Amino acid sequence: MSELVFFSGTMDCGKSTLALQIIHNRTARGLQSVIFTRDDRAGQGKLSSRLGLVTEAVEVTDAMDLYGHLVGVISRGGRVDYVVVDEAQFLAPEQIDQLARVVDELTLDVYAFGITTDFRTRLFPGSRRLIELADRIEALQVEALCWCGARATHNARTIDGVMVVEGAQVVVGDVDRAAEVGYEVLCRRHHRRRMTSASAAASALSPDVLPVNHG
Ligand SMILES: Nc1ncnc2c1ncn2[C@@H]1O[C@H](COP(=O)(O)OP(=O)(O)O)[C@@H](O)[C@H]1O
Ligand SMILES: Cc1cn([C@H]2C[C@H](O)[C@@H](COP(=O)(O)O)O2)c(=O)[nH]c1=O
Repeated sequence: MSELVFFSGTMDCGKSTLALQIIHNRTARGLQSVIFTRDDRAGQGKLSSRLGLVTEAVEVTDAMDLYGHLVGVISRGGRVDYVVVDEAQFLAPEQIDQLARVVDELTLDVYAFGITTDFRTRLFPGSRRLIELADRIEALQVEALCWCGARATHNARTIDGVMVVEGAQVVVGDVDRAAEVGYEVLCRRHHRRRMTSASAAASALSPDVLPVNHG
């Protein structure tokens, strides 16, 4: 039975790496995929991992009908054994419905990879629809860690190194505190307290109690 599987997690937890491994293992057995992505950091039409691997992909646009695209490929004589979607959080809910139709009517497995929540801890619309429709939701085995050592469950956005909780939902970027707009993965406790590794280090340096001058 074909499945719609949502591999979800925070940023930087290995989703794209796993997508590339799934593609590699199936390619080695002669299976062919259509790979969709949207707004990968490496550029249009790319699926890239921080481990340095990258593969070509079909860039999803607002107007694209993913079911129609696959029917087009197959009707032109193309072979499709399964479908991979990276950065699935950026897809419209209607496009997730199209992926469910691909599973049910074209009987293809669809493996979707994406982050569930944005920097404000709110679900992305595409991820919400995946949670609603997926046959299975899988957490990545290698968890990303907060600076405190706890499992990272949330994504923080920083602007000029300072954590923010307001702004546009979509800003393509990396886990890079040096960038103007960067991201950092945190546990819920430290996301709630807006405590990034930089602000934790700064508060560790400033004494809680000011020295008393007896002089
Ligand atoms: N230099 C490195 N050596 C080993 N592993 C690395 C290195 N750089 C990144 N990684 C691994 O790659 C993961 C990020 O993979 P990636 O597929 O890009 O994440 P995601 O798609 O979830 O954002 C990190 O969690 C880490 O496990
Ligand atoms: C939290 C958050 C992230 N993004 C962007 C930043 C990256 O371009 C992608 C996530 O990619 P990854 O491969 O999972 O690291 O999403 C965003 O636009 N808005 C956010 O709130």
